[in-house]
Amino acid sequence: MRWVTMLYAVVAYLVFWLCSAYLIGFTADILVPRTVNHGPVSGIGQALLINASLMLMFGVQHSIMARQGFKRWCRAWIPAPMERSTYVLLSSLMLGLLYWGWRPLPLTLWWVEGGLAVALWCLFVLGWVLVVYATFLISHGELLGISQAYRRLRGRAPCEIGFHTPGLHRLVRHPLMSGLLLAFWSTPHMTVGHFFFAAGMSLYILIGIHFEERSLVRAFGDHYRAYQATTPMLIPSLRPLYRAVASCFMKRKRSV
Ligand SMILES: C[S@@+](CC[C@H](N)C(=O)[O-])C[C@H]1O[C@@H](n2cnc3c(N)ncnc32)[C@H](O)[C@@H]1O
Repeated sequence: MRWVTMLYAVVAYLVFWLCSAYLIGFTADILVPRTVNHGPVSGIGQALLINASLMLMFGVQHSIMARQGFKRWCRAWIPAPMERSTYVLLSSLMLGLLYWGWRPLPLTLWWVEGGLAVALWCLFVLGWVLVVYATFLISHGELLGISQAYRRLRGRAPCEIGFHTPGLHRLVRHPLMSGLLLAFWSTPHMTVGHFFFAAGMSLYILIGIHFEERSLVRAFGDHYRAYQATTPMLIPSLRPLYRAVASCFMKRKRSV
């Protein structure tokens, strides 16, 4: 059973990376067969309905399976070390379903070229770099179910991740979501379909953060409330940077 759990976790992890890499091609409209702008064609009403349903299905599965109550219920059916991998696997498959069923809406909302296009591509890449980097901040292995299966393989007891604010978590409370938002909106060619995808996913991210923070307040109490009071949710405040530059400037002035 230990090896089955480990194999299951590795398969879920690989499927996650495959679907995440596909998401980059899907939103950039390059390299993959079906993208936000390329796929089966439908009328506008039908396309909006199908796309909204696909995003809703992803959002509902992703949010419900992340709730503590659902996790407790799940443990009656699935061994605890397999639970996170099941979440990762099903979330990735729901994304796969979204790529497969997505209906493009090719009407252009904006199309920029030259320096502005390059700047938008740079922000797109920065967004994805932030996403990948942020998965390693709290715990990459725990987040994707690998650590739970590995501990089971080694016969070690499960462990809980405590509250901590490493790296970018000192600037914003949700760096991974900030990266996703940056990646979804930064495009030199914005179509109605891409706009619908970015808007739907942004709405889902805000709802997801609301539920995630409710769980975090329940788990970490005043520690998390104090963190909420001092650290922005998604967009870093320029005040600490301004203070650092100002104090540097004052020190120099004094030494002169
Ligand atoms: C997919 S991660 C996303 C983290 C965060 N929302 C972000 O955008 O970077 C979600 C998991 O991280 C945990 N988490 C989020 N912030 C945390 C913190 N400061 N300390 C410990 N765990 C945290 C949540 O409880 C949840 O299980």
